[in-house]
Amino acid sequence: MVATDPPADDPPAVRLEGITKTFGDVVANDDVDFRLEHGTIHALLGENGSGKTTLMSVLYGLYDQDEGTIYVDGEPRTFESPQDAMDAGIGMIHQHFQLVEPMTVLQNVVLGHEPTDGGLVDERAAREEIESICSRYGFDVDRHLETPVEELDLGTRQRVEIVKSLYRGAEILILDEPTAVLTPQEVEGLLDLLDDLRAAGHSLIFISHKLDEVLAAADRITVLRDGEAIGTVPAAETTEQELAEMMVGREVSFDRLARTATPGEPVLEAEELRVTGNRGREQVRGVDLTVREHEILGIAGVQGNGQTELIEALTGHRRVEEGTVRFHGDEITETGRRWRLEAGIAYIPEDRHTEGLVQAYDLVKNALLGNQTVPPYVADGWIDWARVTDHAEEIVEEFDVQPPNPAVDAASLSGGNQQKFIVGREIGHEPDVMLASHPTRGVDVGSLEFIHNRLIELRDEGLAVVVVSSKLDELRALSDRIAVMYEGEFIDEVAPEAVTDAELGLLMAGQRLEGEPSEPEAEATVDRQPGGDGDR
Ligand SMILES: Nc1ncnc2c1ncn2[C@@H]1O[C@H](COP(=O)(O)OP(=O)(O)OP(=O)(O)O)[C@@H](O)[C@H]1O
Repeated sequence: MVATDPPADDPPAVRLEGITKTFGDVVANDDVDFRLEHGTIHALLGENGSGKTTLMSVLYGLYDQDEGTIYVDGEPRTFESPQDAMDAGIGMIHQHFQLVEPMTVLQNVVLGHEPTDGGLVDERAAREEIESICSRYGFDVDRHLETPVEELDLGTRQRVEIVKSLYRGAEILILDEPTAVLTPQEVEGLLDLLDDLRAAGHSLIFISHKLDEVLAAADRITVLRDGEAIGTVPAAETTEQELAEMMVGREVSFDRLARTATPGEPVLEAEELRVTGNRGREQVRGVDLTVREHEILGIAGVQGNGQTELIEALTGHRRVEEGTVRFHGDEITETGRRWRLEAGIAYIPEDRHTEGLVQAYDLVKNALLGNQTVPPYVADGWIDWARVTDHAEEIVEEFDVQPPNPAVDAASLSGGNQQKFIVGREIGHEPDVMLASHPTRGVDVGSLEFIHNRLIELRDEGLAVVVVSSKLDELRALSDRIAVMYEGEFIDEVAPEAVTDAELGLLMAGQRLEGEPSEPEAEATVDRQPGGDGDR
């Protein structure tokens, strides 16, 4: 369904006029005009650091604009806090969910807005209101009302966030890269949900780097470049190519490097690996894995099926309960993360906020992370800051990190630029194995292409690479073979060109493909056990 153009005299749900926002010398938003029409989905596109999150943060009252006016339903508004924006009917779903993990879904949804009856929280009224929101839009969140949020998968947490905004009366919803953390099946569910919300009259803005999704879901698309609004186009009248060119301001090629994989000796092996998750349940249930020189092993799976714990066990970030890990043939099961990093096992972590970067450190200090004991950055117990600074500068330049200034704090980088910095630093360790969890999460198409090409180049140079991703197109573009993980086990291994997305989706849901033997013989497969604990 595509929304029709509104009558000219109908004020839009939101109008931003001449918004400018600077951080020191950086002009994050430069005189931006933007209109969100009622009952439409509007996508915001742009390269990393182009100003999308800043613009939405201004609209949501998180930042005060230097110049410009916000109009909601034609009325000029001043938002000094998110509470003011919420009072005007605006809700924002952030990339990093803002839920209190040990509290239940019900408690989270009503937090700060608890209905009361004679001074006491009226749980029944709260429950009824949430159930009515859920039934109106087909949410399943009401099935989990008593469940602590920490037990939910990311897709469900996201729906809880949306219900929370609707409970607070949001008519306008801003979603910051809502599909970045979702599996393909969950993405479809979310896009359907956005459709339903639009049909019910809500107006939605979503930020995304995925051009196909933007074209499928949005009515209109506004492109930002270097803080300026470059243009707004109807989704029905544009193409991925045109959008990419608007974003970067030049022609874009979607070519990929040719495949040249000829796998060599095994570099990293795991045998009968068993690993326990955060909540004490077994998350990896007897995995055998081999990754060789000159190859990229992709790991597909719905989030929460043990991929995170598997990678953490291989990098030494999580203890192995049973089984062995070997590196170049030698057992390393009991070694710690520092030993492994120095030995040549590099890691691009899933969560750049907690594991990848120290937000309050500048990029020079962040470039040292993992190199604290490694020559040439450290000699005779002293850190050679000049070398570390050079290293930070090299990362920033090679990976096009914006702003290109190693003296800035990690916290002042946009999400995608933080990711590029981590990838650059980890590749800089010159490892033998690269274990990459969601390596392009949050990065724009140009940088995604660059990171993919770098990983393929590393593979061609002889590295063994493991990539965990929820994006099937990423796994297809990179992997020489794809192992599918389900409930803690590798249930199958496939060649990327031999399966369709639908077949991969079925495997990820634990269903075997027709015509397959019941016990797969792939080396990445072991005994199956029923049941999973859903632990993350
Ligand atoms: N708190 C801050 N302090 C200093 N600079 C900032 C801050 N927040 C953002 N910036 C800068 O403002 C610019 C725009 O950043 P913003 O996060 O809005 O980009 P984005 O388009 O959302 O990027 P991404 O796609 O990577 O998330 C960037 O140059 C960024 O480094």
